[in-house]
Amino acid sequence: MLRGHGCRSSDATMRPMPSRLQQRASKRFRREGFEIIIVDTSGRHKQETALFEEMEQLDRALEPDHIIFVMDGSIGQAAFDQARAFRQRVRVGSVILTKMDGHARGGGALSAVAATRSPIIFLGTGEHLDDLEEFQVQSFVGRLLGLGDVRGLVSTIAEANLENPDEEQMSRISQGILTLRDMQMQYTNVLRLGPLSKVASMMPGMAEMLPKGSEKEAQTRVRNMLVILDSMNREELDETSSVRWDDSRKRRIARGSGRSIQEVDEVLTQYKLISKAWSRMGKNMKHLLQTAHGGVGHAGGLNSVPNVGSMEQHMQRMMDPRMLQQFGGGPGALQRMMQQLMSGRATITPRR
Ligand SMILES: Nc1nc2c(ncn2[C@@H]2O[C@H](COP(=O)(O)OP(=O)(O)OP(=O)(O)O)[C@@H](O)[C@H]2O)c(=O)[nH]1
Repeated sequence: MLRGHGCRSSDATMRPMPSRLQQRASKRFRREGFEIIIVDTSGRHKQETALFEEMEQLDRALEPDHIIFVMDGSIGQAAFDQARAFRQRVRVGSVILTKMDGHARGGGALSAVAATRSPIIFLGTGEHLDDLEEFQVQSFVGRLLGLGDVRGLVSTIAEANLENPDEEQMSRISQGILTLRDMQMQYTNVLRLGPLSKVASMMPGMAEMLPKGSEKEAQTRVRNMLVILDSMNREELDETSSVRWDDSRKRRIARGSGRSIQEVDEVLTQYKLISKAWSRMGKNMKHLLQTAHGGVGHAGGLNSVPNVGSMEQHMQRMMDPRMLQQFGGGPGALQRMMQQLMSGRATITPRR
């Protein structure tokens, strides 16, 4: 991997131009039989004219087979102008979106796709190499709309051989009805699966629920919640909504878990918030779970995603209107863009 760090065009008289250096290095690597040569430039944005010129020089000197535009997913709508500026200067072939483990939902991703007319190939969801995930349209759209990524979640659980919901649980959850036992299972799995923020982003309502602060603090808090849940009896866990949550019950649970009544209350508040988020999803959830079980890939097409009308409204709100012009404008533009995004085709080709 080569990097263009610290080599600005203004230094040209002092040092060799980055494009010359890269050209020489690339020739040598080819001679030595390397099949893949990755040239990683330093980060830049469109206001940095000299760096954009340098990028063009590199492009001309190296004639790369493929150019990947790597974008921070949290920059939001500014993504459109940045992505378009790159596309105007070099032949962007695909997009990698990073920092998708944070609060970014990826409205900016739609902008980048529209502006570069290139597909997203990977999402960065953490700081390590194995945090680069292959882009899956359905999971992405689910997260984008705050529906979570049930497909991703189910397959991650299956792969990790964690606690899986049984038939009864599955059918109940798919109708948006959640008990404390389901929440207990979720938290247990979340802890087993690794970084909380990443797994939580797959669950509707969970990302907002997670304690703020460092990963360690968040893990400790989830562990404390699990201790409280472990002190509950069968009725409380399975028939949560019909239980009377009076003070003596809470006191018993607090004593059993060695935590305070206030913390027991916090668990119940979390439960209310999470179960509300799940019940809001209702039918959408059922459909997504079916899709996850059916193992349908991202070629399901527009019809495979429910409630297209409300999705359109959501998406319209998070989009820069200029993006729609990339898809021919007019009333059908958003639909065309969504169809293309969900069609699983390798490239998004705007209608002219
Ligand atoms: N949480 C999270 N952190 C990330 C992600 N991608 C990169 N980072 C972190 O962001 C910081 C910058 O990442 P780099 O890969 O050096 O970014 P860059 O654009 O190549 O930086 P320059 O080339 O130096 O301009 C590092 O601390 C990475 O660990 C991601 O998807 N999620």
